[in-house]
Amino acid sequence: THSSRPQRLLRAVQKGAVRGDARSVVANIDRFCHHSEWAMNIGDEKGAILDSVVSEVNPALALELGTYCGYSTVRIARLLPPGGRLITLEFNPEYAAVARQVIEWAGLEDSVQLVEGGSGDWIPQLKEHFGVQSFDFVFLDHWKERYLPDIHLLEECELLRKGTVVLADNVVCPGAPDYLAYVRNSPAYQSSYFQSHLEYTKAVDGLEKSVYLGTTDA
Ligand SMILES: O=C(NCCO)c1cc(-c2ccc(F)cc2)cc(O)c1O
Ligand SMILES: [Mg+2]
Repeated sequence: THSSRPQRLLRAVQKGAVRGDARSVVANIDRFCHHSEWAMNIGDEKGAILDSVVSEVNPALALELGTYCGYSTVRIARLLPPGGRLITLEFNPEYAAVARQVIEWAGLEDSVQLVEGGSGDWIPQLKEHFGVQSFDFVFLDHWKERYLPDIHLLEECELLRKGTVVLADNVVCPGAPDYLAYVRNSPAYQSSYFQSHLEYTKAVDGLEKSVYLGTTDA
């Protein structure tokens, strides 16, 4: 009964990171992924771009689709303003179990709500379940083929407002071509691309930042 990679990543955090210190949790995951085992966290290079966008938006309410082990969850939550909240959705129960413990080790459990389940099922329930009106910031990092259906769902559920910033990971590798074509061609978005590299590798990847402009409806 061998451990899984997320479990080994969690053990590296519990062994090397200072409890309550989000920066050291991030640093220890990056060290583990650079020196022990690659894992699909956004990583340090793209993570710095994520940090700069989150700091610029300064979101009171943020949404993350795709928690995995909680690395980007911690990066985002540590930058929230006082009273700021992050809701993060994860479909895989094993990832969710590890992420809860990583978020706790970072001391950020009070500003993060982790929801276990599918984005397609949960997005329509966010308003009534969490008393959410609209998000200031959305980070897409889940199944790449869900980016497009889920951005449409967020629009239909009126969870985006004029100025909401949507940041998407992996628009080159593994890629989300249909999503990219949509946000780059839709008049409802002002989109820009940040070239970077796939976490912990030299392969090209990038983030797409799309500002929602609202609909043209009267
Ligand atoms: O599937 C992904 N996320 C959703 C599941 O949690 C994901 C995959 C990869 C990746 C994998 C395999 C490879 F060869 C290249 C890239 C990278 C990422 O940043 C990701 O977010
Ligand atoms: Mg990713």
